[in-house]
Amino acid sequence: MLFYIFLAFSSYVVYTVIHRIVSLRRNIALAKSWGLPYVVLPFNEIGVARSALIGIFLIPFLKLFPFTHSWKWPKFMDPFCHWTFLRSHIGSHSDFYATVSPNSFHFESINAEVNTQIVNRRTEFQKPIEIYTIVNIYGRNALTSDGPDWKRQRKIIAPGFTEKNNARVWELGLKQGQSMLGYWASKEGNSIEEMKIRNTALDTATLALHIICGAGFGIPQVWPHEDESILGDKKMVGLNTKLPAEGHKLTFKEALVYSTGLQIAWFSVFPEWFLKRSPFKIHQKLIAARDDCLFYFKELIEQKRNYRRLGFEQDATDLISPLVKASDDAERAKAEGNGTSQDEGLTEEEITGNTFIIMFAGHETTANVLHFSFLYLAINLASQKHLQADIDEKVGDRPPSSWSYQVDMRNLFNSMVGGVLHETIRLIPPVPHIPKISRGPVKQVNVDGRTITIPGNDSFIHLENVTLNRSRRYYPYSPSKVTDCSDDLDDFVPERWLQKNTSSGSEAPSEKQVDGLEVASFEVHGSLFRPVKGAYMAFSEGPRSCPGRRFAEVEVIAVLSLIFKQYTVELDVRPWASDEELEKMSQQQKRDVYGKAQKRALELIRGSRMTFTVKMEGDPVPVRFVRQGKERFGDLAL
Ligand code: HEM
Repeated sequence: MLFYIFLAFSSYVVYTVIHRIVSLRRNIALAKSWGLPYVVLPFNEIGVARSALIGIFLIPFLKLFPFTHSWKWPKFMDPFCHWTFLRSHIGSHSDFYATVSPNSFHFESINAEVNTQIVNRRTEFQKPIEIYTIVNIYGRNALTSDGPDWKRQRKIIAPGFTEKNNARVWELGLKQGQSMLGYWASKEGNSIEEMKIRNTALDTATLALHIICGAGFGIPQVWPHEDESILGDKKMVGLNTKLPAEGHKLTFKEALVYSTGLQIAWFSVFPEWFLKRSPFKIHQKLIAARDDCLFYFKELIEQKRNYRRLGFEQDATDLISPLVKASDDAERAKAEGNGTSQDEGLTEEEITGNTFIIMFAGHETTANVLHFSFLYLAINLASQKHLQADIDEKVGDRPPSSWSYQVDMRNLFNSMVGGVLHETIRLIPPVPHIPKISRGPVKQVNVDGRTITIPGNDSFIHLENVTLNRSRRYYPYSPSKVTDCSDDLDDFVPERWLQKNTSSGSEAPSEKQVDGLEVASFEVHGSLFRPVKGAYMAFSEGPRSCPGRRFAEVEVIAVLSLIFKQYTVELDVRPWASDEELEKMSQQQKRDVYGKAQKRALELIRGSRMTFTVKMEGDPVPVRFVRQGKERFGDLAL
């Protein structure tokens, strides 16, 4: 008996080995015949949990053995390789290449022409919705759907992203920026003149959450130092109060924070029935947060429904009302016998699913841009000075309460403020790569006047933003002033966006945008550098591009303008010199101290990890916001 078990087992092993060798040889032969540069990998996994296993265990394990450091394949196995190596791993590879293994054939693009064709041929290059199931916890939504299902949902969510909504984001951005300053000033040891902040990431996360709650959901939120009475008749128990609704453990904000964090990855590891019965606290809290969040979403949706019934629909500028309207209209049409498949609305589950995805997609992304902008500006004092001069020029002495969306937003967007926004996103794109899947047969795309073949048969495609954004082919550059690199594409140089467009720049937005969204007033007659189509993919392009792009841009411009009109951010150098010691230092000594803080801050930024977005984990970079004119390192900005 044992002999037969052994025979069966060894036959299986031999079959598997031979099968894998044959498959690998076939994939290599295909890559060669299609003229694709390629890298051979022993295996190549897709999916949050499997990628995390490779990224967290296998790659660090291999790094323990110095002889593996010269191996090429572990670099390409790293699911975060573009963030880890930026562009050094590409070496002699072209700006598109394949990774082949016995079980997979993936295609990676860092080429603008390829990107544009892929995002615009939506039916051939689809969204790999199977890897997004983790964000289906409140129901299917636009991000996790494809085909007619996606088209229907996108048609319903798009009308919310209007100029009216952008203007609301502007107003809230200015207000919330001021509240964040007030919160910083209220902390022990701080004053409105000088604020020491250990980790600005926590506060930009709160700020972004408040803006999406306010402009996206119509629920104003208060900061810890503010009194709930300022909410007036907008106070809603649990939704924006400091105590949860009766019978619930968490407030809406607490439940949102918990159920939009990395911990939702548990849902992709274990089935829900297991998490519900799990004895671990983390699982119990996750389920409680999910259930409380769902309760608040439903309450919010009911509120929007009542609002419509009372006839206040015209006043709604939020992103949820259009979802409720579409579903109510479809119900009514069906009841009256006029319903066709075209005016189908959303199911209740799709409404909660889309409500969640708007929150999820629009929260951490924007918060990270603000956080990294603060850090890069603290590291680059000369650029910060330039930014402040531009803000002064655009708004003069007028108080922020008089800044208008129609005029000031456009002027500030087309200045160094827009430069800082774009440069931060260029260096750290919140969505580091955009996955697609090539369904059906192989496909042809054109590159530099020739045709290349992209594998079909459900091959994965990645449009790699981190490396693309550092391409000499698409971005203006000069020799680096901070390293010995012959270009400054790894450095923060927001001024590069102020350069005049070359003839290869993308066209200015027209009235008919391919993403089907209203053109924002600040985009028209823009004067910033515009990369060629397919070269700036931070928000993706084409029909599936980010509907929240203008929302995020308005938010970042409002907050940066408000803060840097009044304050300067400097690195907190206290780990290297006390305030008393600084006062006695020569300019050169101060420069040396600041140099140490800059080096450390850059190391910590580079140490950021890719989770859902690129985010700093571990030690934060402490900074100080000081009133303009009270800088400790003002001389270094010259
Ligand atoms: C800096 C901030 C942001 C960045 C960089 C960003 C980036 C992106 C990208 C790259 C996609 C396409 C993902 C893919 O195809 O795999 C996307 C989709 C999406 N984003 Fe954003 N986003 C940002 C902010 C926002 C905001 C503020 C909202 C909402 C208020 C939002 C809502 C969405 C939604 C609903 C989708 C799914 C669209 C669809 O599949 O049709 N995003 N975003």
